[in-house]
Amino acid sequence: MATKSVAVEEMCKAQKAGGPATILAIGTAVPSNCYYQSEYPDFYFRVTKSDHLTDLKSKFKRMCERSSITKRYMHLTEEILEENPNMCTFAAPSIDGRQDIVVKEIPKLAKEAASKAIKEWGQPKSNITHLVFCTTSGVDMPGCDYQLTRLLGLRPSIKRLMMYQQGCHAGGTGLRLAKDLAENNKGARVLVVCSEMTVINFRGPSEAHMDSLVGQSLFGDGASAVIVGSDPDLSTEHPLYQIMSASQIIVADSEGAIDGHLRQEGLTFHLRKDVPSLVSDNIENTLVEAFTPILMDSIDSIIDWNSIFWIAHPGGPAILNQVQAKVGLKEEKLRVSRHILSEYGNMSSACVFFIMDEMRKRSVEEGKGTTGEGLEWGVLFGFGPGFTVETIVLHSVPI
Ligand SMILES: CC(=O)CC(=O)SCCNC(=O)CCNC(=O)[C@H](O)C(C)(C)COP(=O)(O)OP(=O)(O)OC[C@H]1O[C@@H](n2cnc3c(N)ncnc32)[C@H](O)[C@@H]1OP(=O)(O)O
Repeated sequence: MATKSVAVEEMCKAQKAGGPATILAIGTAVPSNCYYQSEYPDFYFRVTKSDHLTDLKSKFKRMCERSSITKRYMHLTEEILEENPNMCTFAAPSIDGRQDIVVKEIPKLAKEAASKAIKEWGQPKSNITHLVFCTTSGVDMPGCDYQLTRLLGLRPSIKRLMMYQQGCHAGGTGLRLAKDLAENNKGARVLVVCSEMTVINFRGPSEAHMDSLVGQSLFGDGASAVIVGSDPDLSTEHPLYQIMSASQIIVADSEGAIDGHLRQEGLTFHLRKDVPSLVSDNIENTLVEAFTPILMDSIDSIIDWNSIFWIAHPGGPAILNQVQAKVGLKEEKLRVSRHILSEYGNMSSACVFFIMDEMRKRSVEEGKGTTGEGLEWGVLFGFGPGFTVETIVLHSVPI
């Protein structure tokens, strides 16, 4: 009996990887159709036939000006919106038209990002063992995970997980799952993909729903992908970041802070005004909780949050400003998050991998010693519906 249980323990141990889950490649993609934020209020009020709402238009103009966004990419064009006039009202039945687009286009955009990640990784795609797919843009059966497997020609025995409707924190959730999959399955290579489109929540303005209008000023389309695995083969694979810990919490007294509901009129978006303060009030506790288990005694040395690199979901400028002020961050700490917000808008779950990609590229270009702007430790921080926070502690690698 004793011999048997030792054998079982050994078998379990042999199935696990030895080292931490590691990000081995990153890819990103956006649709070709680009909207400049300075021109967007005119486009938006014209296409939604709302030019007569002059006060609302000037409010929207101000929001766009203060959004710190330069441009956004969207699959939606004026022609598509003319063909689907119900998408342009605030709440007319339009889910079928939206679903017809996203069911096809979300996996296609995901394929573009994933193909870039696979190319950078440089290994046969048949070596991908697991797929985690995140989107808040529509639902379908079989899901986007199935469609992407077919589009990329991944092996039919790939182990898939589809995460619908997780909102902006799903990039962090995907990494958290990838860490568990990679560390508990020796040799696993996990493809994590986030793909989002405003097709599902684009709608006309309403004076009674300013939170919806805030969403219309911020959201953009984008897809991003990473490949995660433990114990990289250093002769062929190139580590970018190690994933050292991952946690998720529901913030106290935050019910209804960020909600979305899939209805006949598409995905509605609800945002409490206090979201920026909810994020900033909770960030320090979340950071201490995430770093304490891995750094233990040396946590005091890191308590200056300027000594780590930051990959923060850029929900909106008000959020980044309040986080920066609350934690006492120097201006440069959130510069990459701000850059991605400026260049692409809020692409929901896809944002954090765009930021990670930009950070490792800049670190090389600027001659830094590590992929984390020359620093050793960093945090990836995502928040979304609930109000839910994902915190991932990252360890950079030398360049
Ligand atoms: C989807 C997910 O899962 C995760 C996400 O990322 S959710 C998105 C999170 N993003 C945010 O919370 C956005 C935070 N807000 C901002 O960054 C800025 O408000 C902004 C850039 C959008 C606009 O800048 P601004 O014009 O200076 O903001 P502000 O003056 O506060 O708001 C403009 C108007 O909208 C109103 N408003 C703003 N947020 C509102 C809300 N959530 N609900 C209702 N009204 C709101 C304000 O009251 C104001 O109206 P008045 O002019 O009548 O006072």
